[in-house]
This record gives sequence, C-alpha cells and structure tokens, in this order.
Amino acid sequence: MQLESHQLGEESVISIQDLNHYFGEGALRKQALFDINLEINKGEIIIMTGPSGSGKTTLLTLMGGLRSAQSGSLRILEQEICGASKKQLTSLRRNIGYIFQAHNLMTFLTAKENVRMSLELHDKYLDQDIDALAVNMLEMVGLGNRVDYYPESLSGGQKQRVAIARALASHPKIVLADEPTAALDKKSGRDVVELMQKLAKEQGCTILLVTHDNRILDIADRIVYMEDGKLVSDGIDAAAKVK
Ligand SMILES: Nc1ncnc2c1ncn2[C@@H]1O[C@H](COP(=O)(O)OP(=O)(O)OP(=O)(O)O)[C@@H](O)[C@H]1O
Repeated sequence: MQLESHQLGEESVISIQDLNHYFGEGALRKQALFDINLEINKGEIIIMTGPSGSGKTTLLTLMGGLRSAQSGSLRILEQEICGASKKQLTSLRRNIGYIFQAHNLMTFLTAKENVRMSLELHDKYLDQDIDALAVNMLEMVGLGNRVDYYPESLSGGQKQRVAIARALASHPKIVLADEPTAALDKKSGRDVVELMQKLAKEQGCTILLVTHDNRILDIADRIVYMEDGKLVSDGIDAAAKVK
C-alpha cells in the first residue's frame, strides 16, 4: 500500500488540534469553526473547498496568522498561535506569502517595485542586489519584459503573476492563496496555478489554496472539504465530494 505523504510523519508545517473559532460577542456570538483537526507537511499543496460560508477563509486567515486563534491548538512553523501576541503574529507573517483574489498590488509601484517591497522586509536581503533579485523573480513568472510596467498596464493574469512573484520572492515556507483564479479566465487561471505549483515544488514551499474553481483541483496533493464550519473530509473522499 502506498502511504500518502501526510501519513509518513514528515516535517509538520501546520498542526491544528480541536480548533474552534467564534465571531461576535454576547448574544451575537456565532461559532464559525468547530473542532478542526488538520496536519499539513512541508511541500504539500492543499486545496480547501466547500460551500460559501463554510469557514474556509476563516480557517485560512487563522493559518496565516492574520487573526488570533481563540481556542484549541494551532501550531504554525512550530509556534503556538493560540494566545499569541500581535508581535508574535507579525514576525510569523514574514515567513508567509499571501496571494489574494484581487492581486492587491500597489498601483503606484511598478511590477519590480512591488516584488522588491516584499524582499525589503527581510534583513537577509538588505546587503544583496534587491533589484536583481526582483527582476529574476519576475523572469521566473514569465514577466521579464514587464518589470517596469505599472499594474494598470498589465492584464489580470499578468497582475496575478506579479502577485505570485511577490509572494514567493523571499522563499516563504508557506503561501496562502484565497481564490487566486476568481478574477481570471479559464486559461489564465490554469496558468497561474500551474506556475504556483511549479515554483512551490522547486522551493519546497507549502501552499494552502481556497477555491470554488473545480477546474484546478487536480494540482492539489490533498483536498480538504469544509461544510458548516466543520472539516468533513480530507484527502481522496474530499476529491470525490466535489466532483
Ligand atoms: N468578520 C466576521 N464577523 C462575523 N461573522 C463572520 C466574519 N467573517 C466570517 N463570518 C461568518 O463565519 C462563517 C464562515 O465565513 P467564511 O468567510 O470563513 O466562509 P467561506 O467558506 O470562506 O465563504 P466564501 O466561500 O463565501 O468566501 C460565515 O457564517 C460568515 O458569515
């Protein structure tokens, strides 16, 4: 029998036990996540899918250190996030790359300057040729001839590729992507996720991707399916559920 990579006890990047999450206070308090358990290893590409309102973005933002975890245990890169301070979350976020539905590029910066910005956050790049690193990363996403373009002069797919270059330039251990193909046509969407897959595999980076786009499910090593705030299946069953 062939074991799945997550069963082999490889290096754990994210480890979640009995995680619950609530929004609001008092009578308005509403539970959004219920007893989530999940192990994610180095280099895995995980797609999270499920109906609208099922809790995918809430879980993704918790795993990205973008909001504080309230109850249970959430370990990211060997750090407990439940009860972590703002300062701890900020330093954790330097190890994570983010790609969102709307590319979130700075409109007043060129493609190169957008990628540079993410490198400038890291001391280790300060004595290197950051311009050259940014250009090299843009070449890797096929935009070597667009480095000095502003976002408004790029197509949707090109903007999303700049966002990928920006997210991966500093070789983060984790990349989070929330609906990265939502604003793209079929071909551009496919190109964008295949590029993410290729770069992540080269860098040994873990990708967590939330999507409603059934056409890209095959790039995942594992599919996690959510419903009503619960993780209802993980792995092969999940793939069958969304077909
Ligand atoms: N900031 C918030 N305040 C209050 N309730 C929230 C907040 N964010 C999300 N929720 C609620 O938590 C639940 C899960 O929402 P979430 O956005 O995680 O779902 P989702 O699966 O990502 O949905 P979609 O696919 O539509 O983006 C929903 O019932 C939502 O209304």
